Amino acid sequence: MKYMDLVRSKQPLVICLTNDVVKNFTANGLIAVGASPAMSAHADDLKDLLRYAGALLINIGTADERSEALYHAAMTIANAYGVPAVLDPVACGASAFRKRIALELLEQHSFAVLRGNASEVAALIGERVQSKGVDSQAAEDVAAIAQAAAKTYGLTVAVTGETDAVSNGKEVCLLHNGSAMMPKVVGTGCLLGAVVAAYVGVAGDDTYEACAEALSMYAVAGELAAEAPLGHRPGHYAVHFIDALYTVTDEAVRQRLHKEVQA
Ligand SMILES: Nc1ncnc2c1ncn2[C@@H]1O[C@H](COP(=O)(O)OP(=O)(O)O)[C@@H](O)[C@H]1O
Ligand SMILES: Cc1ncsc1CCOP(=O)(O)O
Ligand SMILES: [Mg+2]
Repeated sequence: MKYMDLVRSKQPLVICLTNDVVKNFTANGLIAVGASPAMSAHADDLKDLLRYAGALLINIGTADERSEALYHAAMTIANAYGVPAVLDPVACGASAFRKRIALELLEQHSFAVLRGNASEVAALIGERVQSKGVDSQAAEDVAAIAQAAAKTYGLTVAVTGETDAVSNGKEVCLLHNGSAMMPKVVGTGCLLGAVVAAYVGVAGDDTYEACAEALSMYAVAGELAAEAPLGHRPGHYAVHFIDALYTVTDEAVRQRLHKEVQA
């Protein structure tokens, strides 16, 4: 787990433009994996902060006119500075407003990674997986959705759920880890986007491997948290999950990982 150690030793600054529901959980989760979070809300501020940043996260979960303009300003700066960016298109499968924002961001800027659940990523390639909001129904072929989106937008795509799929348009891998408790705590998807940003931020051009590694570590931490005392209750689970992100070892990930690489 090359990038787990690198994040812990380099502590990359991850600038997060994220939704109002998950800001605190995201900041604590980033610290737990070894990264350094900073939330920001103004383009002038971003011009300075992004100079020192390892990566940028754009999460559209509570987008409004002001934040939409800020996403574009941040992406213009990040692309100019060469800072890799992750897009989390929260609930874009359930709202035309969100879908338009996500599509315009993907069309006008260069992202390193798109991270969403099956409903969200499917919506961005003109397919439909049922969703009422921020959650998704399970999709039959997450690998196909990830690969099609990666080809369409020319980036690495992570489609998450009971099984996660990661693709760079050529290769696809499936990760059969995680816990059914993860969707019982709000923000586990959003924090994952930030953690992917941290891993990609220390990985140079190795975006696909870093993204797959981030998802592997994260899902195994999800399993460890569920096995901790009272880990089957959501309140305890949330605390155990942050602890597991902090304590999870290379060895635990290698022992538990159920990864399937497709040609
Ligand atoms: N039923 C499940 N079983 C195992 N892991 C899951 C399950 N649902 C989600 N996860 C994990 O939870 C994390 C967040 O993914 P997801 O719930 O798809 O995000 P979102 O909250 O954006 O919909 C991922 O690491 C994913 O693997
Ligand atoms: C509930 C909610 N509403 C808008 S953003 C958000 C958080 C979604 O977080 P996650 O998808 O990580 O559970
Ligand atoms: Mg989400």
